Amino acid sequence: MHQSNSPQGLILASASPRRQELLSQAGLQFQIITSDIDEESILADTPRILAAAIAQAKAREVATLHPENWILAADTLVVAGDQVLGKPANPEEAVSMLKRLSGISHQVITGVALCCTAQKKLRSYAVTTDVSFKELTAQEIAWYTATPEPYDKAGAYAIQGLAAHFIRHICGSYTNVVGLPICEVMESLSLAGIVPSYVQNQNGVHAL
Ligand SMILES: Cc1cn([C@H]2C[C@H](O)[C@@H](COP(=O)(O)OP(=O)(O)OP(=O)(O)O)O2)c(=O)[nH]c1=O
Repeated sequence: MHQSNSPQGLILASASPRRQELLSQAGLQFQIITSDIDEESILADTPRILAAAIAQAKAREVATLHPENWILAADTLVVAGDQVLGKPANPEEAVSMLKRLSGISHQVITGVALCCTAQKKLRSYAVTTDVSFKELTAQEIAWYTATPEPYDKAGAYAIQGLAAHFIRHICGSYTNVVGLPICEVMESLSLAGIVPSYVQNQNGVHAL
């Protein structure tokens, strides 16, 4: 758990260990308070609008209990053609998602929301990365889906893990695929005035 000493500190509204790690690696201090929204109930015309709307719903839920804090939330979707791939519920679904991604290029969209109720501020947006998979053999898919890796990941793969075997090319932000576009998130935090001009404290981390 990453604790901030400031009462107006940053809260990451996410249970994703990847998001927690990315934000820590970016040098930020934050608390983690998870949201529990019904993602399926949110509808939108495009995957980018959907990702941003889900991120917004996650941030707003945590913001209701913590109106003084800045809340950061995100949602990652994998989009192949007109299909949005969520997290596979079982090995069969994981196999079918990987077959769908085999040999093609798809989009990973992460919606991000940053809000503070007390300051009446809410910003949300989506970042897209193109990811190209090589053609996968049945043996490769069987090997990968026998590992625990695909099961809590959108699209049934983790670029930061064993699925690196399969990825020929990416265009766009790598951290966006892992779950949080760090460059854009740092810009948003900076715009909100909550990362003070890249001033570091003696531990080399940003004081929030
Ligand atoms: C495509 C891809 C996704 N993922 C992960 C990031 C997210 O944790 C997950 C997408 O699910 P999300 O619903 O975006 O997030 P989550 O349920 O894990 O966490 P929370 O809603 O509490 O923030 O997939 C990877 O780790 N690597 C990848 O390469």
